Amino acid sequence: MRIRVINPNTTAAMTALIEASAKLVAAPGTLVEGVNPTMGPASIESHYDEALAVPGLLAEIARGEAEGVEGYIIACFGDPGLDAARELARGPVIGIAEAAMQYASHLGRKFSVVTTLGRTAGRAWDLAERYGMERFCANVHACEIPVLELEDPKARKVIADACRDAVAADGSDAIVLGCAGMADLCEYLSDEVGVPVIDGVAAATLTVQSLVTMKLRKSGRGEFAAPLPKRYVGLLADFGIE
Ligand SMILES: O=C(O)C[C@H]1NC(=O)NC1=O
Repeated sequence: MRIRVINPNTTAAMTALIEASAKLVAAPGTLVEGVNPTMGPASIESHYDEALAVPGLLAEIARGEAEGVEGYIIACFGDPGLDAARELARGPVIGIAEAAMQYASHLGRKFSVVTTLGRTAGRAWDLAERYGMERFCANVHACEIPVLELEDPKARKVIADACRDAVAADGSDAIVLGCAGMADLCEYLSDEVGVPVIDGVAAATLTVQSLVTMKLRKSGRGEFAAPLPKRYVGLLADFGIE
């Protein structure tokens, strides 16, 4: 099968680490391709960034559809553009926050989210509510490291401390990593923190792989039917749906 992991920001180094995380759990017969848009923000840390990332994300979904891709992961913790992507794609589209929270809910009474900037915590709560995970989500904590500074070697200790503090404060049984850019730290953090640490990239990859294995596609009727044909003008002219 052929699945695509889309990093909705435009930082190729982050796309590479995301793809590596997805490939770690993919089955031998699963081709995993990591991609990012050629237009949009270098990182997504606000509603503004998220809004400007969605057109490029959707362009990658459209390209995947033309190339026969069977399922998609939206590798950004805000799950940006998830509903629009589900209208466009024939196969399943899974967000990393959605998958990570669901996986964490299987492992204990409650989990804590550790994300980047505090300003994104509200979005994480919105998603927990949308996915029916509020009763499992003990709290959302920020390590106050900007997304593009996660690659700093000093970041991993700050994040590990934030994870330990979250478990101690919340009494939580698991940690959900609140950024795709933390994917390569998951094993280290699991060892450091002593509770299960879930990387949403891996969780979403396995969810898409399972759905495609079961030959389950998104529903083609109702809310997630294909977008209605119409003309788009200006920068979005290429988005015209015939
Ligand atoms: O919301 C965040 O801070 C994390 C989110 N931003 C990003 O560029 N990739 C992400 O996973």
